[in-house]
Amino acid sequence: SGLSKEERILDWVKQHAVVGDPQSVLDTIDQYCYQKEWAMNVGDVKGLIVDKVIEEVKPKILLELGTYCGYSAVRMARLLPPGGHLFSIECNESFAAIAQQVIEVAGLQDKISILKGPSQEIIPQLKKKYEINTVDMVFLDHWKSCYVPDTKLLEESGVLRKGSVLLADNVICPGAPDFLEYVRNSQRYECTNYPATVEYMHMNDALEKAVFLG
Ligand SMILES: Oc1cc(-c2ccc(F)cc2)cc2nccnc12
Ligand SMILES: [Mg+2]
Repeated sequence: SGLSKEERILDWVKQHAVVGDPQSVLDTIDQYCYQKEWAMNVGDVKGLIVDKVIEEVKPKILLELGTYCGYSAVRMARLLPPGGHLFSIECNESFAAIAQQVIEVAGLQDKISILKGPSQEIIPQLKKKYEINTVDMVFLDHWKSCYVPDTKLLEESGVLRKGSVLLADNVICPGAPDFLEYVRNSQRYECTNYPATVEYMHMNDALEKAVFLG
């Protein structure tokens, strides 16, 4: 009964963010999650690392696995060049509905498409149904057990090109040891680790960047 945590976050954004101002949406969610309730947004600390990778890679076509409330979608899409687009896959219907509204408050609805469904089903459809040729960058931030199967699926479906960048959240906490082993031991990836902390907490975490070599 009552509102979900994600609905409470959306209400806070509607009451406190400046419409059309992505940074104010990010700051408002971070403020809520520091002061009121923890939530699994990538957050401000790891978010700065995501910002740096985006500014380095300058992706035109971005794929995100795990939309949640749309925080990282807003974070990344606010830095896209004109004509750039973010496709974000979310299997939880209520999260997708919240995220769509958060994205609209930020004014980024023209730059972001939320694809509702399991990533294992959506990824094979990216080329034909969503007319995607290859993606420049993928942000992995969904269930940690899906990182490896989805990476393999991205390879097999021809969605990655030489230089496509995978950026994975939570490789330390909750942890994705099989993903680290997969990309670090593969000749097909060039990996970089970015130590950080879990959003809104003092626990250790890290992002892993894995550049596909083709
Ligand atoms: O960024 C994250 C953090 C956590 C998480 C949960 C509980 C803890 F204690 C610590 C960290 C879970 C996540 N699930 C999916 C996508 N991202 C996540
Ligand atoms: Mg995460």
